[in-house]
Amino acid sequence: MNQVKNISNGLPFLKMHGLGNDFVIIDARGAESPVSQSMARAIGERHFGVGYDQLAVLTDSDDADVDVAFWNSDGSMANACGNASRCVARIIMDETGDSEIVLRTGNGLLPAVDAGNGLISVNMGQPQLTWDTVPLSKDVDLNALPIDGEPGAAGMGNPHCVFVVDDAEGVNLETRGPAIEHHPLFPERTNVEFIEIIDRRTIRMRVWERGGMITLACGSGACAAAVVAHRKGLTERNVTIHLDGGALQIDWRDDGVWMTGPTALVFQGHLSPEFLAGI
Ligand SMILES: N[C@H](CCC[C@H](N)C(=O)O)C(=O)O
Repeated sequence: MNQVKNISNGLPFLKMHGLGNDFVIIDARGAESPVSQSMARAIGERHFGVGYDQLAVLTDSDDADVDVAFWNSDGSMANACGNASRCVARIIMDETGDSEIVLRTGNGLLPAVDAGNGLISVNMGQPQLTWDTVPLSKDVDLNALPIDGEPGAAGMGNPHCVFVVDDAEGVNLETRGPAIEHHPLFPERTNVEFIEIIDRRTIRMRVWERGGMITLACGSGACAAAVVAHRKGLTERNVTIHLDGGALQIDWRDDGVWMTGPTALVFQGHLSPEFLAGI
């Protein structure tokens, strides 16, 4: 699928999702990434482009099976995207026949394992748990931020603000999400998760993602939610998280936060030369 040396003939892509968190995946291995901020935005347009929650761009890596860069549809970049990491791992495993591979991301090297039954496990790394690494703009208690509702914070290569609520279904994501995404306590903005504790091994979660959108699932957000819930003494380290798009298994082990879930290939597409010329 690697035809990005000369995009005058257009550009192939894969459309995939993990629990409805949907992705355009461009394979730029063997070349430089052709993606600019304006191109990411144009492809992300649901009406004038393809539309995605995140764009993942694959390039060659000298210390992993593949290097992956993540773009949000607003043109911002993210160092982590759990659901897309699972989808990329599936692509590489299908190519190589390997059941264990390594992704190079902005959050470092992420081991991935074929967990069987169509599931992929990715070690999303250890959480960032100091104010300056989440990052926050000042030194505060990460288990109870000075924000109404005393949310917790954790980084998973990207920032997360996690609220514990009595009723996740009742949260107005459209209003509460952006208010927290742009809160001054988060100098790089933040993803915003609302979690309802079902029991010590089960969480219901809904999410407003940095980059300005409600998504049906957020892999790094589920990892951060599991970390925050455990640090608040509410859950075990291994939990099932039920998102709008389905369930992820999150296990915070000694070597990192492992996330397990499904992937799906929806279609292969081709960005037309006309579309690319118009960016
Ligand atoms: N919007 C996120 C990136 C994607 C996270 C989510 N889709 C995931 O599966 O982890 C951010 O700007 O940090």
